[in-house]
Amino acid sequence: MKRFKRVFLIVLDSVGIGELPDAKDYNDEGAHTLGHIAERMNGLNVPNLSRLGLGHIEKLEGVSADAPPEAAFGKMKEISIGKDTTTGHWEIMGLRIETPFKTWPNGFPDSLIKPFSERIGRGVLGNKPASGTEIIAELGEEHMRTGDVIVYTSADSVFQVAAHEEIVPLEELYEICKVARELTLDDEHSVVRVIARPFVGEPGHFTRTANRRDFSVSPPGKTVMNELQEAGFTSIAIGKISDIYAGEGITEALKTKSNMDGVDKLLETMRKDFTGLSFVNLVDFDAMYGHRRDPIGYGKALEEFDRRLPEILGALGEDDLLIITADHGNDPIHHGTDHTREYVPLLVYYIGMKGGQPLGVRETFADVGATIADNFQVTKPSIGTSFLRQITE
Ligand SMILES: O=P(O)(O)O[C@H]1O[C@H](CO)[C@@H](O)[C@H]1O
Ligand SMILES: [Mn+2]
Ligand SMILES: [Mn+2]
Repeated sequence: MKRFKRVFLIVLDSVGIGELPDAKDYNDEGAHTLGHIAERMNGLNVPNLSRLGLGHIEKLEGVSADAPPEAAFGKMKEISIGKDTTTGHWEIMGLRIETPFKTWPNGFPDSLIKPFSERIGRGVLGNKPASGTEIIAELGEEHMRTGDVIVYTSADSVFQVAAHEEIVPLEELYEICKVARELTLDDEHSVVRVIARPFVGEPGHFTRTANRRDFSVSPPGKTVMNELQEAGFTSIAIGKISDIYAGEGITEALKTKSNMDGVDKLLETMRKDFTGLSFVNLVDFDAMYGHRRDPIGYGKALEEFDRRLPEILGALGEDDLLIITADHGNDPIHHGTDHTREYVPLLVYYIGMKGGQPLGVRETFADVGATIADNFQVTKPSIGTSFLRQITE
């Protein structure tokens, strides 16, 4: 069986491909991120994803399925409970999350906000679930006047702190987040991620900056990345990946400013000689378009990614494997502004591949992690089935 020297894994953050059988439990019946975007775009212009086989996974407007797919293709179910980034990524690397992370639909209790405020020496505004852009529009001016920080949450297990970069210097904001991180490690007040959300601009025209930083709890067990690292392989994290796994199982982390910067950084790693994994998350799909319920912006971002795909494919060497998938859905025409419980697409490609193998409906995202573990012959996760043999024989 062929084995690969380098695996390049791309997570298109929130690019779901249709409701999961249990979508109803998440109030997500009918969600279809890619399908609805393709409809709103009157056809998605993604010739390179089409070439690989996107249209063979699911019929999508404008995405041709006439030619035989060049990549192995399929879609994957999430078996964990949840539809957040952390759950999705942890499952990809072999963990099954069965106890849902704590969420805070009514904001955080005084027993958390009081000590937080005392320790940071600033007041707290907001303290409710909100969209990040809306809450800075609502409270940004007051924040600038008082110096109080804006705290908000969402349907995810997150404690987000927004502050103007000229009112709260970035380093202070990160320190504030570290205080929040410390105070939210116990069961009573637990959150998975504390997120720094700096912004700039004048009232009425605030914009968030790329200085966002996530402070995640560590995964509850070993991931495939830990196994790779322990076995001496390289494990490169690009974009949010390092934050999502709290630095676990990562030998090198590269920060990114945007999807296109993420692609640039991925290409940089493709020019290096290493043995192991290079794993990138492209978060703009989710943060800039999915949560903002902007199907046209989302569609254009997909087309922009598609235009970079030939560079990625062109940079693949003889012993490289490319895997493209996602971590959950975020249907921009669905109600609310949160993620949606969906299948994620799976495209797997290498040079000289016979092509076209249908990988079917995979029972868990962890099939990706199991395949990577299988490839590098490290301990396989307790969930997930490798598709390495299927694509190489
Ligand atoms: O509305 P914004 O601030 O983008 O927040 C979104 O980003 C958070 C973290 O990914 C999610 O919890 C969601 O609420
Ligand atoms: Mn995500
Ligand atoms: Mn999100």
